[in-house]
Amino acid sequence: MAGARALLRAAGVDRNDFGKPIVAVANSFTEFVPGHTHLQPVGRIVSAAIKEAGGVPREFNTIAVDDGIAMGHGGMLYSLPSRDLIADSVEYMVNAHCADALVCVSNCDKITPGMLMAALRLNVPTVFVSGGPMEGGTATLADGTVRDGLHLISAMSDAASDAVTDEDIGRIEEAACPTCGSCSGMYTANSMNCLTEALGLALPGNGTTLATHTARRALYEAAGRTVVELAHRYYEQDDATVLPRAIASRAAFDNAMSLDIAMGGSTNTILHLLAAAREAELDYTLRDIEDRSRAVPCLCKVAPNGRYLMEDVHRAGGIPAIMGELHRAGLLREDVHTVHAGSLGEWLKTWDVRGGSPSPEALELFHAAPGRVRSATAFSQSKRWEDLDLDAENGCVRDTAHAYSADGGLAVLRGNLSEDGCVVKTAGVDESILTFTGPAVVLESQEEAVEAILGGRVQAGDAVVIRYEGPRGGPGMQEMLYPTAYLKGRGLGKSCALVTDGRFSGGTSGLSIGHVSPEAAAGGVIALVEDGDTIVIDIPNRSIRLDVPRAVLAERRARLEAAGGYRPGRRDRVVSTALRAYASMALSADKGAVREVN
Ligand SMILES: CC(C)(O)[C@@H](O)C(=O)O
Ligand SMILES: [Mg+2]
Repeated sequence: MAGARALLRAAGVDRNDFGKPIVAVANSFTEFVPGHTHLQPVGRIVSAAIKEAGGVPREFNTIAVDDGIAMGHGGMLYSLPSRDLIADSVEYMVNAHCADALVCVSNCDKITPGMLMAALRLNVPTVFVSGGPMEGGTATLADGTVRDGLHLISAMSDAASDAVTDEDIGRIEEAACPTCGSCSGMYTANSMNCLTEALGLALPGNGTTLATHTARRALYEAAGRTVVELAHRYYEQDDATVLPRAIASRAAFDNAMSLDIAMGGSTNTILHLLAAAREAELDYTLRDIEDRSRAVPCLCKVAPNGRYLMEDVHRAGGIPAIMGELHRAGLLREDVHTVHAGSLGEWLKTWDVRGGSPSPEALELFHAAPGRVRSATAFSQSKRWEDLDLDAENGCVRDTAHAYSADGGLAVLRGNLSEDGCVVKTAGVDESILTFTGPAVVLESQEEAVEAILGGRVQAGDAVVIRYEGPRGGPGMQEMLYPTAYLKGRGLGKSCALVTDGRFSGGTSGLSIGHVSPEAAAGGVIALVEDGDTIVIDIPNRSIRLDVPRAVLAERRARLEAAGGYRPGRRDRVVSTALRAYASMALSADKGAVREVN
């Protein structure tokens, strides 16, 4: 391999470096995405720490799509397929150059799951470190009213509301996203980064420490040191417990899902966790998630489900504090370990600030506060909270005795309308519509749905059905954030249901039921719904039903198949070759919308 060594020498590798572990640093820096715009120096910091610890860092970049910017137009078709592209590109770089270990510098929606899929596919020692969440915003409105706790969705739904003036919409838009970082609520990016922390593949505090805070530097440095330590343990001491598949075991998946359900995370987490499980060759299905959702209560309501933001979750002790509450209630599996701790006991003893003996490092980390100064750079502020939020009764993170609801924040529904299952974020559903019966208004694309909602075609009590937006049908399973935000903005958020084979943003709340499987393009019953059909939703009993006799559905199916099959009736959409390649292989959402290649 003299040729390979000669080329590595030309790339800056020293003769003394040969024999040290080569660590690939997959950095997702891009100036397009606020969650990633500050990551350029981060890759260098991680690399310097790897070098210092005795490894050979080799940094490369992945793509990153900003769902919020791609939202509401054809760009959104690329979002979910980009996940699988990212997984492939990490695999390509690691395997092509025979890297021994991996650090994943991720942040937004598809990047963390794409990298998670790659880590579980490659199964080399891996540490995840993300870019951290955005701070909340504050706007002074034209009449002098101060609105704080603003976030991306405030701008989106206020823009559709007749009650907010154009001037105030402008002020809210300017203030909603004040810093770099992943959007400040419990949206998909933060949900996935919290989940990766709970899986044990990231360091404590990774999911909640703000992007702007100087405290993140220590996380980046520790990620670099840790991966080298893991590589030594695996390659020199034959310790296979450090590998991603040993850490992200079935028990760890259960714990991560329990954390997610307790926080009412984005419904996308279900899709991504199923995809990650397939990469790990774990038999982890929607049924397992259903089981957790019945056992785990909702302990925390972050935007869009409630008024808190990620900065508040951090002040309350972050992910270890929520896991501590779940553990005290006997809801976590003990047979897990992480990249940083040999057992759940050691992990929580050191990092749970509510658990009795947190380390001084943990106490210091969770005091990291927002700077409240506009900034697009990492380490631009080092504000501290004066005290932590340890109120388990009414604070941001509650104990199980004071849970928002005994049932968790996510649920899986089944019935003739979705035989393979669909998902709903119950944490964001008003109690008054946990059960719902209403007539269907059938729309064959997201665009048509937006027109129908803004044009007044959708009335209170309707069940808005948006179909042919699944993984294959869209293709790419777009997020229906605008339809849900517009329903809210039009005052219909608590009186309408929305049912789709597409998916939602983490910013979506309301009776929004997605991932309907099988999707319309795969011949699911959702393709047979007609305007005015009655749809019956019963979240407490986990069911969703189309109240149309079986014989009528069979007739409709025969008619549809005779007319050419499962295709949208009205649609003018340009679908590129790249997207058609994904569509040709994509499985339904209940299988994680992954590509099946035989
Ligand atoms: C733009 C958002 C809010 O980040 C969305 O993409 C999500 O899924 O949460
Ligand atoms: Mg998204």
